[in-house]
Amino acid sequence: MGRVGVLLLNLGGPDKLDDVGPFLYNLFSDPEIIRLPFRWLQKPLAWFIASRRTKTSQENYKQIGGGSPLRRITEAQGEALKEQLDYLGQEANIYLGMRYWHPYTEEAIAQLTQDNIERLVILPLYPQFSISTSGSSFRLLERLWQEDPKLQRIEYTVIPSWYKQPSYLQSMAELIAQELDQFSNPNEVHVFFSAHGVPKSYVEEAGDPYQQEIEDCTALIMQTLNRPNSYTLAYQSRVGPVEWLQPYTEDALKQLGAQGVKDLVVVPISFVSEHIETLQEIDIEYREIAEESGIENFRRVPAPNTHPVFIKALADLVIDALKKPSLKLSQVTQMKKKVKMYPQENWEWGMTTSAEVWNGRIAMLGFIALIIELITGRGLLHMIGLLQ
Ligand SMILES: C=CC1=C(C)c2cc3[nH]c(cc4nc(cc5[nH]c(cc1n2)c(C)c5CCC(=O)O)C(CCC(=O)O)=C4C)c(C)c3C=C
Ligand SMILES: [Fe+2]
Ligand SMILES: [Fe+2]
Repeated sequence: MGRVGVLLLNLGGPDKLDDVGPFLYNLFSDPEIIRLPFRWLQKPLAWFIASRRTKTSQENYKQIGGGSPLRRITEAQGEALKEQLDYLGQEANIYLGMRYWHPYTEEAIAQLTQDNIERLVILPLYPQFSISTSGSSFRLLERLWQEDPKLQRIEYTVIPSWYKQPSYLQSMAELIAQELDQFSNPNEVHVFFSAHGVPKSYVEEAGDPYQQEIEDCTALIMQTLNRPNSYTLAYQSRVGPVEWLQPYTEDALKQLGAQGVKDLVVVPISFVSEHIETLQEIDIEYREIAEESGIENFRRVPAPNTHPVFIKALADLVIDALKKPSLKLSQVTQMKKKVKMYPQENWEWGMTTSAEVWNGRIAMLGFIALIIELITGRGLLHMIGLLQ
């Protein structure tokens, strides 16, 4: 076997407050995050949304120490994975490829080409597949592969999602059990899975398997936990005016409070490292909502981070992938149906008359909205709740 590399994919996060604006711009420039019917509006809209969101977002990052811990934790996961692979007799170089911040996926690809990697396992650090996360990184990689003949010589394989991996389920069950056992009546505690949300249209129109994978994953973790606790699944972190997967975490917390639930353990389920949505959103915002709703004892299960059983899961995934027939990017990036995802409506693709008409209408509306916002400081995006 030639030189082996493992490319770990993640979203990336701002290392310091000054990075927040450019990080948000990168994120909103991605058509997998905000999908518009015409490309030319993507960058101006990304700039506009990012510049209006930066302040609020910076306030949130301030509450967790002024930046995201995602890079540091992902690097630690990479080091632990390398050690575990060595222990299992598989030498490998580990590369981190972030989608919207340093170290960018492009930097990782440049490095692994320079290191003459001959076999590569592409492993997203998202247990469940979504077109907005792993899907977006796969699309970027597909483009890089098409552009660079050197990459085409690398024998690679992709792991699209891996939430069924037994050691991953075991690590989640152990982390939940540890938290439950802090309560005086562990079996009476309500287990609350909070998954990252995505717009409903991703699932219903674009065929994103995310919701199904989250539901299966939750059920499998509960089976592995093998305790009698009741549980709920809800979706957090909604951004923008369109409907996202429901129930929303805040609504479900209020409902449980109203039903008299006093003891609650929150399990972040779409993330394998601590970051703003666990440390700020769950630990601060959702805790406050839960306590106001009458939930007295609120605890949160840590993300797997470098939990040894979780690192074993990653190593086993790599070793299995090297043994199996390879899976190519083109086999995992296809959506079932091409739809415009933002805002939700049916869309006909191509240079059709309806496209021409809507391009004109929306461009006109966009300019009017921009001018109103520039003059008054408040505009359409505030009214519809996209900006605060
Ligand atoms: C606007 C749409 C967004 C979708 C869809 C979305 C999906 C999604 N995101 C993650 C994981 C992460 N998101 C992170 C940051 C982040 N995500 C969005 C928006 C969408 N995410 C924004 C605006 C931000 C920036 C933070 C903020 O201003 O709220 C991060 C990085 C966090 C960090 O510590 O820096 C992660 C990780 C998943 C898993 C997901 C869908 C399944
Ligand atoms: Fe968020
Ligand atoms: Fe996100």
